[in-house]
Amino acid sequence: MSGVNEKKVAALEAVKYVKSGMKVGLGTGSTAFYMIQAIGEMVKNGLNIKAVATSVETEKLAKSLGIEIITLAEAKRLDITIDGADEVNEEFQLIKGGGGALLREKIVAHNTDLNIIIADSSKRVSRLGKFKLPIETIPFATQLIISELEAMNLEPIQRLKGDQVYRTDENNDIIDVNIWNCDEPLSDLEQCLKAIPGIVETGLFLTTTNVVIVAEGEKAVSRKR
Ligand SMILES: O=C[C@H](O)[C@H](O)[C@H](O)COP(=O)(O)O
Repeated sequence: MSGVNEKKVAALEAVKYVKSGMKVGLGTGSTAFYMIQAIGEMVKNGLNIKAVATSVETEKLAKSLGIEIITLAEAKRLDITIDGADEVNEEFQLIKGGGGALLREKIVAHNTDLNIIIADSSKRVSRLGKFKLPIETIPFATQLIISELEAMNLEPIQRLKGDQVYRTDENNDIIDVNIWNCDEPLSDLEQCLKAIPGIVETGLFLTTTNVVIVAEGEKAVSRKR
């Protein structure tokens, strides 16, 4: 539906899950932006939460809106995390990391009781992989990992920012790979990638998601695992 901001529609549905007293994980990206703004409004109206940010960008935005940020170590465990995704399939599996925040996002998701993914309708796919899979690597190993990924026919491309190498919040590199032609199960691919020394994390989120909220025009459609 033209003119409808589906990212905002999904975000506004997701923040209904956030209640006073909760410890909340805040995702990163243009969809998460609307969720953080909405939580900022709720905080102004008396909502009492503590939040953990999945990126420097999210932390800055949340603080500017008066949301209290604590470290993951202080939180220990989060009640709920709301985050975006680059692709989501029918099995609640995701590709994330288009914005480079996959490492902190995966750590936060792993330490959360209820993970909610919010997305506009363009993110819903029957098969993951049209979006290139981001892989975070230690700079010391990046060039050798690229050669290894080339040998696996994954068409690796090191992410750049302008004419500079892109660096994550953890000061690592990102390599984007093409998994569209991979025949093996995604869990095998994930295991295989994580077994390469120097690969810190991949943007495949296969098991952590509990709820997916996809906006279809003005309607937010929720699916629970
Ligand atoms: O690294 C970035 C995150 O994984 C984002 O949640 C993901 O890229 C989706 O971002 P957006 O909502 O901007 O499409």
